[in-house]
Amino acid sequence: MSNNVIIFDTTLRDGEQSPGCAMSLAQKKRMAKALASLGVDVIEAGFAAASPDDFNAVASIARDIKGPTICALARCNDHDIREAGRALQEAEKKRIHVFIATSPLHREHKLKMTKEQVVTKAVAAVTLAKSFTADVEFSCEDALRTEKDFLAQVVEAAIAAGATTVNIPDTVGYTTPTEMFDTIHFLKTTVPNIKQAIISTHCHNDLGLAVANSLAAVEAGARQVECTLNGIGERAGNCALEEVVMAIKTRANHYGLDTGIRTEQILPSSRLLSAITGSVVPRNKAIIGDNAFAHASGIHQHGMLSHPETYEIMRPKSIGRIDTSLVLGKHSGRHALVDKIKELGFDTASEDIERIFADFKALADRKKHITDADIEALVFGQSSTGPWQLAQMQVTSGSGDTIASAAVVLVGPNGSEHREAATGDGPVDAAFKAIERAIGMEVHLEGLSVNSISEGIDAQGEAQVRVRYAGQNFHGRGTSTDIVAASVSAFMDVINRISRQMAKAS
Ligand SMILES: CC(=O)SCCNC(=O)CCNC(=O)[C@H](O)C(C)(C)COP(=O)(O)OP(=O)(O)OC[C@H]1O[C@@H](n2cnc3c(N)ncnc32)[C@H](O)[C@@H]1OP(=O)(O)O
Ligand SMILES: CC(C)C(=O)C(=O)O
Repeated sequence: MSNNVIIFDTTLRDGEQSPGCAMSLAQKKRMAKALASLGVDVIEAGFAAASPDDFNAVASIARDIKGPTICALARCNDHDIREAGRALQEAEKKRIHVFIATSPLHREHKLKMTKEQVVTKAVAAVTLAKSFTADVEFSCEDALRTEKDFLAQVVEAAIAAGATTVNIPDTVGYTTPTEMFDTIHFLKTTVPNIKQAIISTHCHNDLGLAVANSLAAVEAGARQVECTLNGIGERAGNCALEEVVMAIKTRANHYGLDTGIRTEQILPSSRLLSAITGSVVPRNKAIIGDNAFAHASGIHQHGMLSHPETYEIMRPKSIGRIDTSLVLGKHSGRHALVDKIKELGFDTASEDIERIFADFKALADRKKHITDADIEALVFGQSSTGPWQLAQMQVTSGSGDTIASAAVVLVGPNGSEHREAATGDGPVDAAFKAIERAIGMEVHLEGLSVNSISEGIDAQGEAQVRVRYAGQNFHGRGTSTDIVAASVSAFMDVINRISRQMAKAS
């Protein structure tokens, strides 16, 4: 038996069945291109008979995407199969995927067919599909709730009619890994012609078991896994491509198998899909979530600094992520803090570390995100937050005769609240004036610049403010996706630096 697992990607078909994940033709083509460079073996491009748009998407992908086999889904009826054949006409490598439900529930209540009628339909469908392409896949929808002997009968008939892949879907995500293993093992040992076809699996995630069930099928002898990027799909989704592929790769010592996926392209492809569908991947999602390679606790961070394999079973680069991140926060320890201080280019004497560490812990208890600027301030013996905090700000501005104004609420050193408003030459000027009034401090603005430090419509702006106060120059920095907010944050930074210096001097 081959040790290669065929990756059948159905992001564009079952994935698109996720509520809210509909894609335009251009988006599907962009995604298909990304899937081809990711190295999937089969792209299920759509259900050609579903609508003119679906037909065009399949036809266009079939014409333009080279490399993977392009597949179209069809019910077991002549019209669907002919539409699939027509849409796939120009494909370099094409597959028609026909399916019919086999479980008693679906037979009786949905299809209103007897077992014999289901078998007859399946055989006729495979036979017709074979007239368009040699590569025909047959799926027994709801296979895992089908009587085992009937399942074996349908699979045998479909193979005899020419199916080259037989797919055993857990359509409703009902099965367990052991049941899945037993079912595939049963088919392998019961169906006389099973060796003439590749056994495939297609698992849904209703109980969160889609990946586990797919891997169980593979262990029992399935050599094709149907999956989607980010695990999108009908209801709770499908087996996640990134998870099943990385499980096979990372546990090659267990499975002894491989896939043709270029795993370094997993994250870029996943991000493209999120951008196209607008569906955000949860931070803790395996492989592709923002936290998947982030370490926040001191003991883990120390381990990671000693040897990455202590707490990481895969390297971030293997899925296309630049690096691991050690997130500094309330759970961090001295090792991670010292590492960050060194990374920022400081050579801090060991006697200073205890003081910096104590200040760091106090700050981390108050602040969720510790930034490089915070660490810098701690090294310099300052707390970057306070004594003044901007609690609220509202600015108004417009074109023509509109007068820009700003209202601010600041919280002062003793927790006292200071409210002020001002008008100015634009919203930034108005906000600076309102802040000065609220604090009772007047500074001379020497310069303000705002630069983009990331790309795109939601780029982060970094503002730098230079002011003169009591004969000295001070400098502040702030970032935000909003340029007024970035400027105000830089101004608050400079005001706080001045206030801290004055407090030290008094
Ligand atoms: C488990 C899966 O993910 S299966 C794939 C799901 N994908 C889709 O459904 C694609 C989008 N679907 C559609 O656009 C539409 O459902 C269409 C165009 C395919 C069909 O629309 P309609 O003809 O109006 O039928 P509708 O969807 O309401 O009902 C399904 C019909 O197909 C029949 N049917 C369902 N599965 C199969 C099958 N595998 N083989 C043959 N007939 C089937 C049903 O019995 C029902 O028949 P009936 O109209 O004689 O009662
Ligand atoms: C068409 C089949 C493979 C399917 O999507 C399912 O059973 O979930």
